[in-house]
Parts: sequence; C-alpha cells; structure tokens
Amino acid sequence: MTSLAIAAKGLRKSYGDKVVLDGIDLSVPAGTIFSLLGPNGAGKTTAVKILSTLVAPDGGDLRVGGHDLAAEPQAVRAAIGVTGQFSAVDGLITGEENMLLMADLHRLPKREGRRTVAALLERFDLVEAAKKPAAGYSGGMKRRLDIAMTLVGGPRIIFLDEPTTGLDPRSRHTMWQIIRELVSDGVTVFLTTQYLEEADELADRIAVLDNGTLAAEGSAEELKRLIPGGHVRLRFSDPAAYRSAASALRETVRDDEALALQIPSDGSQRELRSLLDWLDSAGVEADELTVHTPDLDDVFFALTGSTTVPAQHHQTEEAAR
Ligand SMILES: Nc1ncnc2c1ncn2[C@@H]1O[C@H](COP(=O)(O)OP(=O)(O)OP(=O)(O)O)[C@@H](O)[C@H]1O
Repeated sequence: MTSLAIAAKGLRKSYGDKVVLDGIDLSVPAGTIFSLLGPNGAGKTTAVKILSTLVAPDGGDLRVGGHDLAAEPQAVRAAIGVTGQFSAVDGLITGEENMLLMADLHRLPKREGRRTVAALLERFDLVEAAKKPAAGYSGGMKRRLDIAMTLVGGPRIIFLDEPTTGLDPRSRHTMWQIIRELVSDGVTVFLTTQYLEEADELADRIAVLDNGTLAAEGSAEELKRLIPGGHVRLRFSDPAAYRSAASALRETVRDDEALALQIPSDGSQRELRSLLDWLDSAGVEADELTVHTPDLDDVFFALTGSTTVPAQHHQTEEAAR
C-alpha cells in the first residue's frame, strides 16, 4: 500500500456562523502532487493553514507525514514546509541572509548551513541576486527565494499556497519546473491554485472545493469526464457519406454547411473503437475525426458558483446521455 503523506477525515472549520470546511476528506499519497482548487474564499488557505498546524481545526482526524496533527504538532512541523501567500521573505536583508536565517532556525551547523544555502541559491538561479536586498527582487525571484527558504529544512511535504498568483507566464513555467523537480526528488506537494491550467499541468489528483465541501475529486481526466460536453467530431468531404452517416448515427448534432457531425462521447478508447467499427461496417469514411473533451475550466464552472449542480447530478446526466 502506498503511504499517505496527508490524510484528513471529516476536517471541519467555521469562523463564527460561516462554515468554511464542512467535514472534508483528503488523502494524498507520498511523492505526488495534490491540488486543491476553488474560487476566492472557498477555504483553500484555511485548509493549508490547518494542515500545516498554523490554525486549529474544529474537528477531524488529521494526519500529516504519518503524525497526528493534534497529538504531535511538532513532528508535523518538522516534516513540512509552507510557502505561498504569506511569504516569509524579509525584504530588508539580502536573499542569502534570508536563507542563512532559515538555516539558523533549523539549527543547521554553520558549515552545513552555508553549504545548503549555496546549493539552493544555485539551484534556484539566485546566485547573482544573493547579495542584494530581497525588496528589490521581482515577483518571480521572491517566490523562488521563498521556496528555497522552505527547502533549507529538507521538508518531505510542501504546502504551496497559490505559488504562481501574479507571476508572468515565464516565471510561472519556471515555478512549474521547480515543483516537478521537487516531486521527482520524492517530495509531496499540496498545491492550492485558482489556475485550472496549473492543476491540469501539475497535479496527480485534484479536488474542487466549493461551499465548504469537495464538489469533485479525481485526476484532471476523471474530472473532465464528470461533466457533459465531450464529443467526437467527424468531418466529411463527400456529401453522400455525410448524409448516410448523419441518418444512421443517433444523437448527433449536424453541421450541414461544414459537413460535420458531433457525437456525444467521453472520448474513451472503448467508445472510439465502437464508433470506428460502426463507420467501417457501414462503409462510411470520414475525412477527419477529432476528440473534444471538456477542459478544466468547464469542470470548474460547472461544479462551483451560484448555478452549482452537485457532481453526482452530472454523472447521472452523463450516464443518461
Ligand atoms: N481568521 C479569519 N477570521 C474570520 N474569517 C476568516 C478567517 N480566515 C478566513 N476567513 C474566511 O473564511 C473563508 C475562506 O477563506 P480562505 O482564505 O481559506 O479562502 P481561499 O479559498 O484561500 O480564498 P482565496 O483564493 O481568496 O485566497 C472566507 O470567507 C474568509 O473570509
């Protein structure tokens, strides 16, 4: 069995009357990237703060790095690193001084501390800037420094709270590369983001938080299959072939002008095979076949917001198609 880096059962938190987390379950296998997605104010930061021992939950059975959060908060703290919206970077001192401060906080022996800091500055492309006050760093450099500082203590689990918010595309891609490298070293990453593309790109599993509960959970592909909208598009150049396909295939949306048909499909191998088999046996040849799956934006809008339809309704809808 794979060991779980993070296991939460029935995590609850309210602020006054406002229920922010209404008994959510999370399980993150070690060495994977888990992404918590949700609109503004959904409770992503609250979840990170609780799991990183910064805020006490109202209830739940919570284990991080194999330690019970309530009974062994110190052991949890020793296993994790947290970075994100609440940056630890001190702008008045240099990047290197920020790093050395972290080495002291982690009580690394002087020489080992210097060695670790030098290696991390190199790895995060901060050698040139190391002797300059961090206040003058760009947004991307500050985030890189923030993550480098988190790594000084060698955490096995890292919480990244919206690590690329406000970064330009190049810095965002650099950050993605850094995150991938962390995971290839065996680190577990718990990532919150508002960017669906980011979750799609990086995460092994994604949970969508909405109204205090998880509206859906799965890999990006599984989530995309949860909502209707996936289809196969067949385009023909021969009008006769188009007409015979259109009359024989049920549930198609016709585009007579483009000689194209849209057939609802989850894009799975099984469905594609049966469609191709049918075309073959009918002797119909399409000039082009393209598979369209809903993207995570579609999933996000379908699962969150005022017109929210619970996930199981979507499944039912899809099953009924
Ligand atoms: N200390 C607090 N006291 C009272 N309410 C709080 C506190 N911290 C968070 N909240 C409320 O809890 C809700 C969830 O906030 P949280 O910061 O966890 O959301 P989020 O998903 O991280 O949002 P964002 O994407 O905007 O950062 C919000 O309604 C927020 O106003």
